[in-house]
Amino acid sequence: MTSYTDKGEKHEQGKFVCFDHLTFWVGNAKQAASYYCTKLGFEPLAYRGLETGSRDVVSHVVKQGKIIYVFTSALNPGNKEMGDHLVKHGDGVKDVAFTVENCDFLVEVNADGFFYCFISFWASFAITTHGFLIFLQKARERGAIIIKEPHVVEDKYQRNLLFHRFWSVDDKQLQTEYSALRSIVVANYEETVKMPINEPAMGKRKSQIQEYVEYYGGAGVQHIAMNTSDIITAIRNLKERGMEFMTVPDTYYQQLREKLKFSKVKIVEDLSILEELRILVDFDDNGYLLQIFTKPVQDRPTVFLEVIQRHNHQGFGAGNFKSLFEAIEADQNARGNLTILTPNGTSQKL
Ligand SMILES: O=C(O)C(=O)Cc1ccc(O)cc1
Ligand SMILES: [Fe+2]
Repeated sequence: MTSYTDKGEKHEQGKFVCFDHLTFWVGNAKQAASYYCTKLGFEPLAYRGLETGSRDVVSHVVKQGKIIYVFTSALNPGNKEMGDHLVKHGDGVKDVAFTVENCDFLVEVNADGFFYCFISFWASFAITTHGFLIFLQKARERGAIIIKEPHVVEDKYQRNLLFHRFWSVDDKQLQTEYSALRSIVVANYEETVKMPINEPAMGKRKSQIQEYVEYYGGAGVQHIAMNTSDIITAIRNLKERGMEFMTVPDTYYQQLREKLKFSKVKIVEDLSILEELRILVDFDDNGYLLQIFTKPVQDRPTVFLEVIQRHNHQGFGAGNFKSLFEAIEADQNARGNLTILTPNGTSQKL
């Protein structure tokens, strides 16, 4: 892992304040919004639809604290744009909106159409919530799968959004027996908006990142991290409401206890409660983070959610990647997708 201190140039205009909201395009916005209310404790915030004079699209907006999600669906048969999106991607995040200062300036800087073309789901400047990933579009060239380097996407963020590299991890540092991952996290100057850009790296089997790319039909938001100041209460409530999470084996907590004996950091929370709830811990000498990941929140193995609590630690849980990815790979195997990769880039079932 590498952390970076150079925040780049401080720009006088076009400051990014925070995430504002996420917009999901889904088949049935009413039911999708209801899932977030009943299973995650969100509350209805706004609605547009036939009753409000919106003849073509319906949106249900839900809110929890500062987190705002918009679920949008087409109302009429033959809506080609939304229909094609749904056929290709399934339910997913269409738009990530940021709250900014001086929107006009940013639109001018981005006149080359980055927002509208390069990453098609990225469409507005308004915006919200936090950790999610952008995957890289794979391109097939002469039979081989070519994955655009993360730095291509990173460059776009640096040039167009005035973001800088915040953190990174490469595939040599991060692999399970089967798969590997490269991750570059970009952030705004104030580091209030952070976005990991992840890509699959060559491993023995199809990586979970590649599984996402194939089922989503390209690059997109893979997971959304929601920050909390009390993860224990949050996860107790979510589990009670029937939310399903990825779980790591008992050995994870045995190893964690051993590692903590040699660490300067003191975990305030009761480790046995964290263990009971299967909350993951990552730390360095100065602080730690607590995090947990849900199972995919739709039938396609694409978008999932993360709940995270930080205690003076700005990492992304690299110390948990191996255990977490092994848990994800077990589910991937159950889906018949932990396939062996052959040298020419195709994959075959076991
Ligand atoms: O990079 C992040 O934001 C993480 O929280 C770590 C991570 C990366 C990839 C995954 O499939 C699951 C978790
Ligand atoms: Fe994350």
